[in-house]
Amino acid sequence: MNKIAAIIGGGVIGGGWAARFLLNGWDVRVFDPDPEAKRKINEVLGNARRALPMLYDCALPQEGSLRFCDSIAEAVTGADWVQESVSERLDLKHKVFAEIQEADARVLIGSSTSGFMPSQLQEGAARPERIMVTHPFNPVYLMPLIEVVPSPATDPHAVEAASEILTSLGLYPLKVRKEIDAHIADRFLEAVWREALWLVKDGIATTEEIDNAIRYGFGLRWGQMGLFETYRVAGGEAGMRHFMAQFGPALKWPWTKLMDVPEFTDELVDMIADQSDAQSGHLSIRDLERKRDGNLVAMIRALRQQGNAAGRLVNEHQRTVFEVPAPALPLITQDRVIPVDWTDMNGHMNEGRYGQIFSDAAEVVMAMVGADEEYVARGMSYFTVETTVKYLAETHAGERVVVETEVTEGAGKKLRCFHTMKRKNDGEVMATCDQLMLHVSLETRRTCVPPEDVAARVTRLAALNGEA
Ligand SMILES: NC(=O)C1=CN([C@@H]2O[C@H](COP(=O)(O)OP(=O)(O)OC[C@H]3O[C@@H](n4cnc5c(N)ncnc54)[C@H](O)[C@@H]3O)[C@@H](O)[C@H]2O)C=CC1
Ligand SMILES: C[N+](C)(C)CC(=O)CC(=O)[O-]
Repeated sequence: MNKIAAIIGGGVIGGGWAARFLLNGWDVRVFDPDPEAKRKINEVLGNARRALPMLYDCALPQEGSLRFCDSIAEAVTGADWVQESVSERLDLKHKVFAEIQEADARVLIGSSTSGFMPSQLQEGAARPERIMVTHPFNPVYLMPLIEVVPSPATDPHAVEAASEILTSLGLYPLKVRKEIDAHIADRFLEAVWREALWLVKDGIATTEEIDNAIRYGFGLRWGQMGLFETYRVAGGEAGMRHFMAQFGPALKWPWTKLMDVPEFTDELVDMIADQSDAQSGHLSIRDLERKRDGNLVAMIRALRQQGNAAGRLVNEHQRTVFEVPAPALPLITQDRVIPVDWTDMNGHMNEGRYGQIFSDAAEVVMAMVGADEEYVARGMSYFTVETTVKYLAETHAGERVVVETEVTEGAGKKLRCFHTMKRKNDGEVMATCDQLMLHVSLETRRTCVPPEDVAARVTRLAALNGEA
């Protein structure tokens, strides 16, 4: 039976949460009195269905069911997790917590609040120990960080359970040691936002110039190394101490407006809104979301290749999601969505990526016969010596494809596979690949026969075709 998440408040953030849970196999119940909530959530879900699976090289769990409820009680009763994502008003949040706990006193509640502390949220609650902050980042279906903020009244077991749930969804729960207004990340964001407002107000830079300073500069560094590691490197061979000796005194120079906030006068609001329109007004919010999602997918996939930051997290999550298939026909060795960074100037998947998919399919066959990463570390492997690929239909980003593999020859040093790549939704054959691999010693870099157990599994896979 699927686990159940109740999402209370189905706006920008509630919609993102709903998508994150659904695409990880949870059933989701939503309560939001806004008559537009269903349409909005379905739009967010459309974006998420396209983007999130692109991060992975295997299929995510089967999508859960989505139900819109008529009351908070209907949504939360019997749920495994409640994510409160109503508008940022403390009185409203209190009212919602009271209704949730009246309906189901034992359910765990995470709040998406950007700024309130958990002890503020818990004021007047029947079961304060079940409430904590679980602050996400937009879009929740792609951004991994969740700030988990307990108050002293929150049950530590509840925090542990929350961290387990969030990790199972491919998220990165960062436990905040001590509650504080706006948690960790929004403190930064507010400081940057404040300085940006001054720069626009004082006519130093336009909204576009500020965005360029971020996206061509420090934004790229922060996504992979953060702040302190970046500055350590900037200190040269002497590292962080030298960096602080050199730039510490600069903190006293008037580089920053510090805590002063420019007043949001009509004039400033108009100036920013007009500049933002000039910068991005030719694109709809949905266009901008797709552009953002495509860039995030490509960046996180690049970090996957390096095994760093958000990419390392996806690698770890994928290990918990992927299952080596059983030795039976049809042998599905790939089931995945084509990511945006695999397409070329012709607007379809580049031919090199077919090689990637068939190579990944072969690695699954290798894992099935026991020639996995550990085996390679022990000094043996299979090398591909010949492939013949036929490109039969165009493949596009966002399409889900499966590869069915037949082991057509499996004797001695030889392992020959015939892969057929099909579009998942209609079964159209998009490409085939005839691939010959030979068993090798990684010490001598020459071919050799595999050990008996591996050879027996290869023979068994090859025999499947005769049994079909
Ligand atoms: N938008 C953002 O960038 C982020 C927002 N947050 C936090 O997430 C929460 C929600 O923010 P958004 O989704 O941006 O706001 P939003 O305005 O898009 O959505 C809020 C939703 O709550 C619904 N709502 C109002 N009263 C309700 C009730 N009694 N029961 C159920 N639903 C109710 C509204 O109809 C609306 O759909 C806030 O606490 C905010 O601080 C957190 C991270 C980022
Ligand atoms: C602007 N904001 C305070 C609502 C931002 C957040 O809370 C996190 C985010 O997604 O940037």
